[in-house]
Amino acid sequence: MENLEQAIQHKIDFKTKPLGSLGILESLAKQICLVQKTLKPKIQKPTHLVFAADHGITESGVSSYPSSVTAEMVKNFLRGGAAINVFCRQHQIDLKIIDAGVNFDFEENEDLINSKIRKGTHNFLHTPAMTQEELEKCFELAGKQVDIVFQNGSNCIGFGEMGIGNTSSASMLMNVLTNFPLEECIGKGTGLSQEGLANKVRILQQAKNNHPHPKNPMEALQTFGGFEIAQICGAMLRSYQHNMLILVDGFIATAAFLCAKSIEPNIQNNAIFCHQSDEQGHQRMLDFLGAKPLLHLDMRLGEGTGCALAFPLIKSAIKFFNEMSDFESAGVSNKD
Ligand SMILES: Cc1cc2ncn([C@H]3O[C@H](COP(=O)(O)O)[C@@H](O)[C@H]3O)c2cc1C
Ligand SMILES: O=C(O)c1cccnc1
Repeated sequence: MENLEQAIQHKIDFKTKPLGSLGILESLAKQICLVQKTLKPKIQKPTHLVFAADHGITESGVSSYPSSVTAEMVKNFLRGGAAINVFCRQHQIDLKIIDAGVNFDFEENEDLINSKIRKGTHNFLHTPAMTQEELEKCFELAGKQVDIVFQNGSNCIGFGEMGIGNTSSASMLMNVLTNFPLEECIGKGTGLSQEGLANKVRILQQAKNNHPHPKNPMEALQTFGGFEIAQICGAMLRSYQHNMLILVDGFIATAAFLCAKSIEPNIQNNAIFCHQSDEQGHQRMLDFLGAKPLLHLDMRLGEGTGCALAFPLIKSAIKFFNEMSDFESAGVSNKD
């Protein structure tokens, strides 16, 4: 491995450019080469999975939008009209929508994968969001979807989510897994007013009082949900088993990643952090992971939009590594 790492660094350093001048593209190229154990990195069949589910905690008024928006947005995804559809089309990323637990009976649709656990989690203010069996089912179903993507020849997978109320779950998970004070883990989500945010903090504090000590990250995931976050966590773990590149975006997907990392610490070798969300807490979460995201666009949308937007940069990192000349072959003088 040390020899490969040296060979990669050598190849980067002898390209026709001042040493280190491609900045983060250089470390990205190196990371991809190390994951793929090669001096000829490539991306094959990039795929993006959006997991959707509803959340019982929305009963307690923690989001500025009604939970019916989750199902409405799934229909929008299927018609191709959401932000993630547009950006995936733009960058030729294969997009798949997965119903992990939406509170709606969708008609059969070949573009909608049915991984429904139940029509939304329980309200974790009172009751754990899901049972242990349901959590296990989340991992099993999501793992199967990743197996299919891998068997279709993909080596690069991005993750997005849709689920009104899911910033609340993500905040609770962040609090348990990082130990940052709960209030610092809670943000405005889809755009709460100051008053709405104060209510969200109050509700989540009560939830914490009701479930003070999850024994481990899996119990935290079971307690605070949701089905899409648990499925993303399971899907990330399976992607790592297949040695795929894992694109991580946004507050909610990064919370799922925190859970995955607590089970498999080495998963971070394969993770590319795509965008830092404007949601309060995301920066701290990324700092906690020691992660440096590629983009800072002040977005706070989710759906994995940051993965699709960062994708051209990932391709550029591979392109310069594979295609740029070195000093010798180009007849350019290197510094003494
Ligand atoms: C129209 C619409 C499209 C979205 N796409 C993603 N989200 C994002 O917002 C939700 C989380 O925020 P909160 O916890 O405040 O409900 C998630 O569904 C997330 O994916 C959306 C939200 C809305 C309203
Ligand atoms: O960062 C995110 O993923 C996010 C933030 C706010 C609302 N929905 C998603």
